[in-house]
Amino acid sequence: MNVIECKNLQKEFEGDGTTTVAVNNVNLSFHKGEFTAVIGTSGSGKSTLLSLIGTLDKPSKGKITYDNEEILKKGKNKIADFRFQEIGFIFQQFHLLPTLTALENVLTPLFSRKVPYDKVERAKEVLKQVGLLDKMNALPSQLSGGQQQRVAIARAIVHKPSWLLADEPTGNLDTETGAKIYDLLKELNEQVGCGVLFVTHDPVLAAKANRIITMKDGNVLSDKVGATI
Ligand SMILES: Nc1ncnc2c1ncn2[C@@H]1O[C@H](COP(=O)(O)OP(=O)(O)OP(=O)(O)O)[C@@H](O)[C@H]1O
Repeated sequence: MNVIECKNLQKEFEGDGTTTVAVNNVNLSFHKGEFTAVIGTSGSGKSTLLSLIGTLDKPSKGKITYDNEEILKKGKNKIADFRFQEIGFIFQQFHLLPTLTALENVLTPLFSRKVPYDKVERAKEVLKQVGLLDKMNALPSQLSGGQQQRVAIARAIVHKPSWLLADEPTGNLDTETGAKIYDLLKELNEQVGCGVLFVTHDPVLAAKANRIITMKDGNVLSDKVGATI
């Protein structure tokens, strides 16, 4: 997938007689291989924007096109297939299954999917990529926070998505471990060519991205070229 376009994108939440406009008339394009940081105060709409782009939620108004195709107009199964083919997610809470080993956790997206490669070999390959092949038989409880996030990253890339959507992936990690996770995402972006959309509260990490989008109250406040271009 080469281009994601958000056109007049709007997401509203109703509750207690009030309406919250989480994403307000956002127009943005993302191009293949970009590494973009999204920053903004708490409640500014960053996670909502990521969920919409990741097809986890539907907009109230406006649309998102993926290479000019409006995927959200399709049925549930088609949307799930699209997500499997194109998108990997990483979250602040690693969301690993506690009773599965690192290797088994990485394999979970491939369960019940037909793929043209050996699943276990592929899972080992990505664990090696994130530097954790020696921990493949460990349970999440036997891993540090940084290592658990590496497993989560391996799981996010095992199905070879063209985009990685990361919602505060360093939020639960100390500064040094967070910087290493950031570097790993940058490395994957450069080596595998995955586009990365990276939500963070950390201005130091955001400043290292190719592009920095700042959100406020659901609006895009600024969209700037980052330091590394
Ligand atoms: N499911 C929901 N129901 C009702 N309101 C919601 C829901 N999800 C988000 N909101 C509201 O939408 C706004 C944007 O929330 P969002 O989580 O996208 O912000 P954020 O920038 O990611 O915040 P944070 O940095 O704290 O994670 C907030 O006012 C939030 O309360």
